[in-house]
Order: sequence, then structure tokens, then C-alpha cells
Amino acid sequence: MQFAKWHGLGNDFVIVNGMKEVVGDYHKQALAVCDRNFGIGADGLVVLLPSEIADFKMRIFNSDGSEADMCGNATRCVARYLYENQLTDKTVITLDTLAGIITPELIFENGRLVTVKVDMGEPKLKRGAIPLAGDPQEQAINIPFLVEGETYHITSLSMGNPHCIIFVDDIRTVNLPVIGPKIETHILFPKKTNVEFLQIVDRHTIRMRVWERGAGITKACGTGASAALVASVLNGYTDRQATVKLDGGDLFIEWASNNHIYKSGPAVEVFRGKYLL
Ligand SMILES: N[C@@H](CCC[C@H](N)C(=O)O)C(=O)O
Repeated sequence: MQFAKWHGLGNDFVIVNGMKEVVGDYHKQALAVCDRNFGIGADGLVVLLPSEIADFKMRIFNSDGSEADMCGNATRCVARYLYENQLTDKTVITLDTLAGIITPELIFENGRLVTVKVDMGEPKLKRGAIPLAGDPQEQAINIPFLVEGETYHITSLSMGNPHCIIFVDDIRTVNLPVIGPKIETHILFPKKTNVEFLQIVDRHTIRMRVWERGAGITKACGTGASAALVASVLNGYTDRQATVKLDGGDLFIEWASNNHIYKSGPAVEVFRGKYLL
């Protein structure tokens, strides 16, 4: 199987052109290729396929083999991968994902690619859409949430995938490997959740650490950074444009007046090769 390894701020993916390669059982392959000792090593496996409703279909599998609805960082990598491998000559590309059509745009300055911007669509705030247990029509903004005897205040929303956000004074003090999986698998999130801890620096700057559903601690999460801005605006902490500072680098996020979230950041190829199935 031919593959390429890419990352967006250190959130890394094995990308396979499923229009050329027969990948087999995607779930099993994700587990195998993402293994950092016995495989290529990545946070996720991305398979590109033909689509009847968009330019391409993007399927994304977490390193534990589960399928995710959407992935912001992979979207940027895929856009550049498609363009640089001449699979498209478009600079605005539509991707058919389980979360709907997502539109990345390659931005050039003086002929050089400087960033990939993604229209991430609209955030979904109702509990039923996240999904989070409780009244499906209600929102979950700064609500008490009990985890093994300790109460946290969470804001939860969907960016096509579920996110649970907690504001803290200092993200360095959070014991993410312990608390992350407890919230990820909490019974009130029937499809599990991604977990983000945020520290507000000022009205345009947020620090964030993430525990991803199905992948654990990662260096960055694009849907998570988007959810972080939405949660920060809803709680009155930031304006509608902010830089989200992650372990792997910075993402610029905007909640525009059309209610869509726009996310800008880099996409980098690491290497390519052949993987023996
Ligand atoms: N890293 C991603 C999100 C990947 C999917 C996530 N783990 C899930 O299961 O929802 C991003 O950049 O958005």
C-alpha cells in the first residue's frame, strides 16, 4: 500500500489514496498503521475516495480503529496532498465527510502556499446534536458535570464531532492522561467525546491542551480549536477571532457572521513510502 505521512501542527496522519489502493478493513488498518512501534505511527488514518456530492470523500479513522466524523487538521493536509499530487487543480476543494461537506482553501502568496484555510461549517450547540444526555433541545454552556466525585464546569458542542470544554487557570496543571479518558468515556456522552482544557490569555488568545477521542493526547486538534473558540465566545471570554495556542503550534480561528467557523494553519508532508499489508 502506498501512503504519505502528513501533519498539521504535529497532529499526524497516514494518507492513502483509496481510489488507487485497496486498503481492506479500514478499522484494522488504522490500528496497524497508526501504531508508533509496529506500524508507521500516526494519530489517524485518512482514506480518500470518490464522492458523488463533492470533489472527494474523506474518511478518517482514529489510532484506536474507530471512525471519526470529521478532522480539522487532516482536512488541511488532504487539501494540500490532493493539490500537490495533481489529483485536482482546484484551490478550493469540497470534501464529503460524515459531518457533511467541508471546504478547505489553499492560500498562496507570490506563488507560495502560505496556509490552508478551512470552512468548518456551523457549530451545533444542542445536546441532541452533540450528542450529550439530557434535554436534546437544550444547550450545555458552563454546566456542572460530575466525574468520579469531582465537579467540573463544562461547555459542550459539536463541530461535526463531539467536544467537551473546560476552562482552567493554568493548563499545565491538568493531569490530562488521567482526567482525559474519564471524560472521553463518560456515560453522559453516548458517542464518547474529545476533551479540551482551555486557559484564556486575553480576548484574542487561548491556550489549549487536548485529549482526543480514540487517539489520546495529540499535539493539536482542528475541530477542538474551533470548538474552543465557540465555547470561549459563548462564555464571554473572547471575541469572535482568536489564536488558539496548542502544544504543536498556533491555529487562527474565526466565528464569522454567517455562523461558520473558519480555521487557518499549516499542512506539512513528512514522508511517503510503501507499507506492506
Ligand atoms: N485531530 C482531529 C480530530 C480527529 C477525530 C477525533 N479524534 C474524533 O474522534 O472526533 C482534528 O484536527 O479535528
